[in-house]
Amino acid sequence: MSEHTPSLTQLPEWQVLTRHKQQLANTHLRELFAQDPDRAQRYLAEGAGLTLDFSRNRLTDEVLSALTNLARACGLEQRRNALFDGDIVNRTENRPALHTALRQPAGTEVRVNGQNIVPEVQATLARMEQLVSAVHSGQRTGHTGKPFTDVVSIGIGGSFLGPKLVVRALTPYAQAGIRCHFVANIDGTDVQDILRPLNPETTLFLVQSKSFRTQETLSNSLVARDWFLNNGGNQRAIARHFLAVTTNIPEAKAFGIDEENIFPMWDWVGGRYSLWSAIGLPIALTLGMPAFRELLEGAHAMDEHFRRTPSERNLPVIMALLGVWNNNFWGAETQAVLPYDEYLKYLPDHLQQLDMESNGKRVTQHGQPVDYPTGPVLWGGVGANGQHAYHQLIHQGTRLVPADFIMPLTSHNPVGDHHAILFANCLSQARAMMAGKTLEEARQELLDSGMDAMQAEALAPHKLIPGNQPSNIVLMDKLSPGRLGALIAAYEHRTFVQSVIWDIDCFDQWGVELGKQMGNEILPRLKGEAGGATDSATDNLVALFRAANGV
Ligand SMILES: O=P(O)(O)OC[C@H]1O[C@H](O)[C@H](O)[C@@H](O)[C@@H]1O
Repeated sequence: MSEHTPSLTQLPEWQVLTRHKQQLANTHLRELFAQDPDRAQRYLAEGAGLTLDFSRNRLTDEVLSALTNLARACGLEQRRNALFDGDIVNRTENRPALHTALRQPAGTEVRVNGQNIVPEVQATLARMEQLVSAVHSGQRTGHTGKPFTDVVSIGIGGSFLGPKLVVRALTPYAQAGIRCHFVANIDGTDVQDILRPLNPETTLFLVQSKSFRTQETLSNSLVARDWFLNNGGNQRAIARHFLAVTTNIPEAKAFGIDEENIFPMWDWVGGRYSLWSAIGLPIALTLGMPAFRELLEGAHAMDEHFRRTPSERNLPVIMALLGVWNNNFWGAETQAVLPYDEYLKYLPDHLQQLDMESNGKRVTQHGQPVDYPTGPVLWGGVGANGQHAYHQLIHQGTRLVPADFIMPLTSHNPVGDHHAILFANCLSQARAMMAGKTLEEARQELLDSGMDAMQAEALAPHKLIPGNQPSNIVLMDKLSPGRLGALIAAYEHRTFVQSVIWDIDCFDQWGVELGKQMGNEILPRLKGEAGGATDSATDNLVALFRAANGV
């Protein structure tokens, strides 16, 4: 949409949806299931080995088709083509966003400024492969000739969350012998805790920073380098132990990393979409290159599904449209992500950056303020643990909380009835959110348990569960590299589709800059290197910090 087209909320397709919402306002999900016994079969989408069950949404066939009409009116098809074709989709930074090119098969073409970038991507994969096989075979060792046992990845944000998610999620595929650690935070505890038990002779460091300007990463890398030098290392040995992944080769070299140990990143890959690039080295070093390539293949299969499947059956498009439906028409302000798999523990963390940094925007692509809500607050954690913590609020709080359940059908660690119990918990939570419990049911249950009528009357309102909470279930046969690749790519595309509807730039992140700027002004004051005043609240705490630290 440009300045010349009507605002999103003025589109006829939007107004049709507003009317559908009014018509459905008093219809409970229970009724939708009762009236429409086939909905569970109809509201299933399959793509790249994933199955999306979206039947537990406040959805009818009319709503689904109105949502897909809205996507069409917002130019989804053109915008999707522009994304895959390498057009400037990140307008404020004047760049394409070609994470999809990172998982394109060899021999295909994606052009940036007239040049096919696929060969460069493939050449980088080949370099990664050489490194991984040299490390795994023991051909590349530490400076005293011992094989590497530990990899420390130093990076933050997009140079951290994706690799950390994948390394943990694919633990069963890990190659014996390499342990992977992640240092991100500018809190001495993080880096010190990680380094303390390690042997510098057998530790390989990856400095992961697209810009090579990130304060946390550079500071932690200096600590790691000093630790290495102070524990038997020497300047020459740095070349064997420190690698970098970055677009900023001069800065990486200035840090002391040999050019041949620098892996490229490209401006056309956003940080939060970069795990598929050499930023994925922690993954490749831990799991081996075949698993890394399977991850890419899974993501590519999802790219193809997203590109070629009609909206009504398109898994990420449906997820995106349901998010818009819940968010903009029903007032949900949050989105829960609830993986029922211990290995997916870090999925919500990764999706938080992916979604909230992408779609936490308040102006359209053309700089006009939006008059509708954009990205929701995304949060979550593994089930069944969350059931004993925050699910209470979902069941009986006052907010609408749409949830995505994610569930592999089989377990990598079958033991007793655990997996069946886990699955039962996932299904029962989705069902409880959908059906709830009426006052009458609550009262009857209490009476049946032998409670007297007055007590039952008093307690029943506390046991009422309204239900009618929308949820999706994403299923897969098992959590394999390919399925994980497809899952992460599905969320990338879901985020993108929502940005198309909301007409915002999902590939920039200007909002994170102000805090960095202010931090650079406050730091010299904390260290006593600069005077001056900020505001009384900041000044008070600067004084407290200086007193506590003897500055
Ligand atoms: O990879 P880097 O350049 O070090 O950036 C690391 C991260 O920091 C930035 O502040 C952005 O918020 C993130 O999108 C980015 O992933």
